Amino acid sequence: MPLTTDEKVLALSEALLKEFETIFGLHPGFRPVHAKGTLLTGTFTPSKDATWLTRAPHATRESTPVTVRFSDSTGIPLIPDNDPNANPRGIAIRFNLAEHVHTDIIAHSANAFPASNGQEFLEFLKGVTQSDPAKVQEFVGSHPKALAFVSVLGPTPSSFARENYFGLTAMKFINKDGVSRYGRYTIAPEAGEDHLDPAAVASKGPNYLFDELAERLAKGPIKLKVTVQVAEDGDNVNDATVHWPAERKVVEVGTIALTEQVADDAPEQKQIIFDPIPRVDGIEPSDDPLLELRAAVYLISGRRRRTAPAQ
Ligand code: HEM
Repeated sequence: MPLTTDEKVLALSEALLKEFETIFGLHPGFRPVHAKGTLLTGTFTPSKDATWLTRAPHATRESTPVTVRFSDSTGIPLIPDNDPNANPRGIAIRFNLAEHVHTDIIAHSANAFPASNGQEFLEFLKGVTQSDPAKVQEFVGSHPKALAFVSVLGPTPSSFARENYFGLTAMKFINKDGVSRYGRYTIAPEAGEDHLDPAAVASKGPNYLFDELAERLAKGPIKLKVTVQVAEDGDNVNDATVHWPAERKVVEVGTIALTEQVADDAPEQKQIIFDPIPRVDGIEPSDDPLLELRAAVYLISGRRRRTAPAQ
């Protein structure tokens, strides 16, 4: 994945990484956000409707191996899973198409994001991490996107496998006839969503979500449905903060079945760098400014992580 040469994007990327460091501290070898995670492997099987949307290889092949990383929020590597700041949870999915050929989906459990572009996100981070709680309230109250985001952060899942995850940024899907449509991913557990009440959250251990994955896998695969909500003409496809009408068509793209935990979890997590831009024939980025910026931030951050001394 190439690093942009756009000076503005690079400068903003550095400023965002600096801000994460200010908020969460420096933890070399870990991600500056979504630091606590784990990797699983399995397969993706496309649904019959997948090729209506895209000619991408994983939509036409019988099945494709996947690597999935579940994560807690924040840049704190040991954050307790039942800390409210561990929401939203993250999922990153890699479709392994051939050796060194892959395409990813990155999503989190809030169907919202507090900013339409990197500069706004930087302002959000500064706004919500001020030491004076009154000033934080004032910031959130006067920034509707920030308010929309913080108000959906509440629910804590009983399992990484009982949570919905939202891709938010639209992609342009192109099928074999050259027809293109914009869409947004949702990853939904086949077992259904299940959130805990505050008393149940408080009674949980600090690693309950990670421990639960092993117990669940021992009983059978974790199944997640990949769907895409399809935009219609006039829908804003370049702003992750704008929701499309709920009645928009939703296409089932396929099912992920996770079967194994990765043996060398810590070194593999350090190595893998997920990419918000699909870079595969049949799925292109929209013009959402978050995409190019995030691709740069994740790559700069991932390269630093890889070269950090072993912990
Ligand atoms: C300007 C906007 C954003 C910035 C600056 C940002 C920043 C970051 C950074 C620095 C990382 C760590 C990357 C690495 O070291 O490998 C990361 C990971 C992640 N981000 Fe974002 N992010 C943004 C938007 C989003 C959005 C919109 C979503 C949800 C759709 C999201 C979900 C995630 C997830 C799930 C991970 C963990 C990926 C993994 O497991 O490797 N981020 N983000």
